Amino acid sequence: MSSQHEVPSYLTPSDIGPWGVYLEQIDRVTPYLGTLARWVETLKRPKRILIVDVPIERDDGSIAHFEGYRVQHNTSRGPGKGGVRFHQDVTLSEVMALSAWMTIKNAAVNVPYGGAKGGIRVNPKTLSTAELQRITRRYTSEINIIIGPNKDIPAPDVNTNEKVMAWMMDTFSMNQGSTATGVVTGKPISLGGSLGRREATGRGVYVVGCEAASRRGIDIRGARISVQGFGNVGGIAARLFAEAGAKVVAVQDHMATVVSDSGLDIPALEQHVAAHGSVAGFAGADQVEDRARFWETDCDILIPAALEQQITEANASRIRAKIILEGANGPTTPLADDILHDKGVLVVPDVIANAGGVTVSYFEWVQDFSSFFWTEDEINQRLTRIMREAFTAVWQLSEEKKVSLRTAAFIVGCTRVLQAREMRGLYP
Ligand SMILES: NC(=O)C1=CN([C@@H]2O[C@H](COP(=O)(O)OP(=O)(O)OC[C@H]3O[C@@H](n4cnc5c(N)ncnc54)[C@H](OP(=O)(O)O)[C@@H]3O)[C@@H](O)[C@H]2O)C=CC1
Ligand SMILES: O=C(O)CCC(=O)C(=O)O
Repeated sequence: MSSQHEVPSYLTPSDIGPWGVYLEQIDRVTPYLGTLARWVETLKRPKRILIVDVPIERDDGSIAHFEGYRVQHNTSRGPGKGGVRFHQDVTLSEVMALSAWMTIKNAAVNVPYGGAKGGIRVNPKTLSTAELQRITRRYTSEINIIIGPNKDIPAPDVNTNEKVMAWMMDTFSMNQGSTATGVVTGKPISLGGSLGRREATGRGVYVVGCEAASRRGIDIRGARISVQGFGNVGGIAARLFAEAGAKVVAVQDHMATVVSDSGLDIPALEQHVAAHGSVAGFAGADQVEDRARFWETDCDILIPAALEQQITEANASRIRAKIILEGANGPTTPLADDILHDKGVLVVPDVIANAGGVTVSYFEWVQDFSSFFWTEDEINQRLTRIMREAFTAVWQLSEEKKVSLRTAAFIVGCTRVLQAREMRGLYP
């Protein structure tokens, strides 16, 4: 893929990775953008990239250095918005792609943000709680200059959570001399967090999953579901589908794959993961040794909710699901998309399927500004309405233009961003 696209000088051709996937998706949507296509180059270049050294003192007194990033892909429609990932495989290409998907996602569900994302290349499972706090605070201080409630608002992503957001909020506030709750979302409720934010991404996956299933004539009660990733997104989505009467027949995390033809006991699995850190060894299921067989699970709905580029040309043809709900960002490569399309599999793309998280982050930000907090019912009702409306608009466009749901979602998102770009003009 790298040979088809201009590689920015700050990425090596072999490291184009997820950014290359994003560029391919932009190329596929460009013919549908009409006169706005003349602005499309703006989507192929992040607005701002900050790479920072994050040094910390380890508990044993040694000094360790980690690489951190914050990428603001686009701010045409509002401040940057997007999560922060702590993972040993984080790369600049990945953070660039994740920030760009935020731009499209925020526009597709029409929340008034641009797109941004951040990350540190570290395995947080190797850090003590004190080290995790030090690395979070140092990273926040290093990116302090480009974030802020009206500039760029981080949030949780892989391996970050409410505790990390509380430290980020505190560090930013200490640096500026006054408490600024609106600088991050996904905070603890007692620090200006929103009810329902922790569950919001999984809930959004569930809501659009029900919409997609009804259009494909699948009854959620009794539907067979498989989930890759049992963290914030995959775990909550699995729970909501199970509560609605679906059977979650397979779950995979980075350690193991567990299966049960009659459906896994999700509350029991949650307890097991809380105690042991993985689905491995869960007593109420069989464990499958060959990880690749997860993709062959006999199911109606498959939810990739872990990392990018999991569904590729190597496994797409073996997938038996009728619907794929992209809880993760970028789980499907363009070549795999083509294979799935030819097989008649309905792919609900990340930029719609997992937009519930940023939608409730938007509610949190609004609540922080007004210092007035809504009930969980109000949050969930508004979230459900926004997700259904966004899905329906994308569905209708895909039927009208005879394109995939991904291309339709990108048409909606790119059009909103490029219209804003055009209206603002290029002059300073
Ligand atoms: N949190 C949010 O609000 C949002 C998250 N997303 C996206 O959803 C995805 C998951 O994020 P989130 O749930 O927050 O992250 P978490 O850190 O809460 O959970 C990640 C899960 O993925 C699993 N995992 C990691 N690597 C692999 C692998 N190679 N194979 C199988 N499973 C793996 C982890 O397993 P283990 O614990 O064993 O490592 C864990 O169960 C990401 O793509 C993220 O960008 C999208 C929108 C919003
Ligand atoms: O809640 C947010 O602001 C961003 C969530 C996120 O990182 C994502 O949607 O991928």
